Amino acid sequence: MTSEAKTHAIDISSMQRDNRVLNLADETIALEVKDLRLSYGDNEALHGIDMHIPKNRVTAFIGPSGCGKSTLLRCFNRMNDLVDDCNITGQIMLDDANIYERSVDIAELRRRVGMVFQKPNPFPKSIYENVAYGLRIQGVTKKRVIDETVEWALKSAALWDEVKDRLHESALGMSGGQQQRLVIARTIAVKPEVLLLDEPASALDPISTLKIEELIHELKKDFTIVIVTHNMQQAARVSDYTAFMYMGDLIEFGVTDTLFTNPEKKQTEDYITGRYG
Ligand SMILES: Nc1ncnc2c1ncn2[C@@H]1O[C@H](COP(=O)(O)OP(=O)(O)OP(=O)(O)O)[C@@H](O)[C@H]1O
Repeated sequence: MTSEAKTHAIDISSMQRDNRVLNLADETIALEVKDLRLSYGDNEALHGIDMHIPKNRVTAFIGPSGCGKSTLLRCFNRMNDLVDDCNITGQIMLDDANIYERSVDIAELRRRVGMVFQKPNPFPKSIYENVAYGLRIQGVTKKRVIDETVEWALKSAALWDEVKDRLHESALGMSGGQQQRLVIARTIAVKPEVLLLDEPASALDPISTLKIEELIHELKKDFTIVIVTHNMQQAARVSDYTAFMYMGDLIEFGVTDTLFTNPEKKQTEDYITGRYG
């Protein structure tokens, strides 16, 4: 890395980091991507991705607009199946089973691999019913079980104290930041293994963004998290591992601190030092 690049590289020294040395070889792997190719019609958007997503860590996808970050994220719970004329080959292994096998129950896959989008999308229901929704779909009827899970999920999403006295009010009366934490509570209420976050804070103010980032840090104790972000400072703050993508290829994957301070590839260095994107 050139000295000029070093000057412009993101300064992660002042950011709160866990004091530990990470190494992909020591990790338990939650998801393994094998030669994944995806085309929208004639346009190939992912050109054969191979990648390991470590369990109970935060992995960030970064890269310029249109490089395929969201497309790859949506492959992990087969959201791209909903897109017309989308063709996917390759494999994604979750617990040694390929999620693209025909026999896979998609509803169960989406319970195991939950997703939160850029814009908070609470249902037009009460706060309580938003979080209880997934449990009811699963056939849970015991009020005590639902009450306990709603409380657990809202506490885990750092929202309980703010809403415990108005659980039966409409979720639509909450602020944008609260709505996004509610959506996270709704997603984790069904106890997924993996949480996919597609730019979860980009529609939020700085304080709400900080709360979401702190929440991500807490949630990785229980969940494997994959986050797409345009914000490199955010990737550096919240993630343990970072994947840099460019034009449908995975250019570099590694420990976040290393990737941001000492990238292996010139393209990564150019991107993190602001030369393009
Ligand atoms: N539903 C779709 N139908 C057709 N093409 C699509 C669709 N979604 C994405 N694409 C194309 O696939 C490529 C990758 O897009 P994708 O949204 O995954 O990139 P991205 O890195 O997430 O971009 P951004 O940072 O702007 O959200 C782009 O060329 C995009 O135009």
